[in-house]
Amino acid sequence: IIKFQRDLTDIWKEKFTRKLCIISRNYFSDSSYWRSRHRSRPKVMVACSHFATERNQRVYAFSESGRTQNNIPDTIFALSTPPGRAALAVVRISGAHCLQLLKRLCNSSDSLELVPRKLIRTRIVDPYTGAHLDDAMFTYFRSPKSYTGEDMIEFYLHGSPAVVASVLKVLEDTQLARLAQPGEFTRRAFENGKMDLVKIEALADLIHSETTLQVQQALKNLDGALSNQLYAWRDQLMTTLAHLEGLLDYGEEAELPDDIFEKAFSSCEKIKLEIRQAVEGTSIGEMVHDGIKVAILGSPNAGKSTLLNILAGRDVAIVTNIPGTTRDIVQVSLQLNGVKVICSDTAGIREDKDVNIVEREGIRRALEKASDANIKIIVQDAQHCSNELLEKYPSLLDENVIFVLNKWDLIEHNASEFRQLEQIFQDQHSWLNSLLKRNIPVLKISCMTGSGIPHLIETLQSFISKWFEKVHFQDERNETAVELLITRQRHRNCLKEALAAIERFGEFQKTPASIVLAAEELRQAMNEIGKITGHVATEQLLDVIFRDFCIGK
Ligand SMILES: Nc1nc2c(ncn2[C@@H]2O[C@H](COP(=O)(O)OP(=O)(O)OP(=O)(O)O)[C@@H](O)[C@H]2O)c(=O)[nH]1
Ligand SMILES: [Mg+2]
Repeated sequence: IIKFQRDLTDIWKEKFTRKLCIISRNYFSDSSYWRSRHRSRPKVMVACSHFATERNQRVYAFSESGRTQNNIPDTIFALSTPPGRAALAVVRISGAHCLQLLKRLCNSSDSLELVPRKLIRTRIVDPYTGAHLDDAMFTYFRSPKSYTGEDMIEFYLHGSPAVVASVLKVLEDTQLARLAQPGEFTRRAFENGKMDLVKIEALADLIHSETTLQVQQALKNLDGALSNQLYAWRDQLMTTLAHLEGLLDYGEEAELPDDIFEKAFSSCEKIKLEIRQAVEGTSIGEMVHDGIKVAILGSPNAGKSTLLNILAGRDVAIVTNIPGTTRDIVQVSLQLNGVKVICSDTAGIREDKDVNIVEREGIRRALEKASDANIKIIVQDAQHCSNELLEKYPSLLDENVIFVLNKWDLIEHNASEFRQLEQIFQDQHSWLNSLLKRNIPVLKISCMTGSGIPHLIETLQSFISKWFEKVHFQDERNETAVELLITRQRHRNCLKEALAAIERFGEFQKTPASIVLAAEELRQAMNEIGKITGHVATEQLLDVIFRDFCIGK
């Protein structure tokens, strides 16, 4: 039993080696430290459980009353399947009162055959009226071998809204448990050291995944692919740090072995290269997660919004024959070749004295979208096709452009325009031909008749494949490149900070006097990596991450 200490984590690290640790919450209950900041569990315990799980030790936390300071039940319950009629509905309960609740709901004075992790059949009754609520199954998960790390029960009810409502009401009436907040089960799993933040984010990604690639990515991270790499980096940094700090015992004047700094610097060099490779390449992992960005750009009235509506298969953007109709960016999410694609329609780009302040802002946003896009579809009205736009904004053109001549139906019926355009195509020195020479596809389509649209979609798919040809979540050695596993800007930012700290470490002079400062940089790098996994986590960050979870997860 460990008494409350602000620095418990250090004591834990250094002195505590036993296999089993029991922390009585009573020891913490007088401390204003956790009472002011946490409704249900002491921060120190959280820290302990992290260290404990890292060392395969168990942490048990209990309070005699099973309630928090404010007398709110610490046991939570929720419907974990979507509301509505279904074959089954799963209700989860987690916390100290699980077994008491089970006894009441199953009306079992005689002992239930409670083998953990076994499916058991039972009658569920209202303990107050004796009314029969459902014939159901349940599984008991004994702490700590459960999702949350606490005692848990999962009831598999018949999926009738009436059955579910009555069971939830009875659970609430017992006053032994309360309805869970969104993501609260997972938050308990995190606080009890069952999952780190990377895995929790992967779980959220899996639940929200829309494409097969996203599923593969989420499963990899849920399996610990990114976490393991981060732990490996942190452990290597920790070892180097330990060696350097050991040197401090020699004193500043002492003669040190010659190679001691070389060893520390060269091991950091390796980590530095690995992290740099992971963060400085294309953000392909984030692209799988967030979707590849396709921007539809061009002059006003060219048919950009019409094209977006065709790709989306529904009327998302307003289409009129008035130039300058679209002002805001209109976005739709599509799935092409198993990849999530975010397609954006933008305001027509033009320089005109009639352009008012609203349209000008729309044009600014369109150009911003263009610079941010992975693929650009530049649409022109084939009747008024010219290179004015590309001359004015040469940065629009690069190897990720598909050039589209729309309204081909009108050209086909106009012999002189048709001849004129064909001439431009054939002229070796024309601007259209220069696009072809740069391997930029120039496609003739008609959004009105649909001609050329399948070819445009094929071309778009081949452009997407170009971005994703590197994406293999499994190589021959069953490994996945780290850049594929970085799913969020948050990961990237922390890794960049860690990299900067390791680089600063490398710049220190190799003298004993600078060890203290140099070591501080390594500690900073470890801290940044710890922020990704949640070993160094702020309440705000946790609130943001768990906000996206549904109730019952
Ligand atoms: N004949 C013909 N008309 C088309 C075609 N595509 C679009 N249009 C028409 O062209 C007009 C402009 O279409 P929009 O899709 O609003 O054009 P836009 O590029 O989004 O225009 P802004 O939002 O003003 O920049 C509408 O009247 C469409 O019906 C086509 O392939 N053939
Ligand atoms: Mg438009």
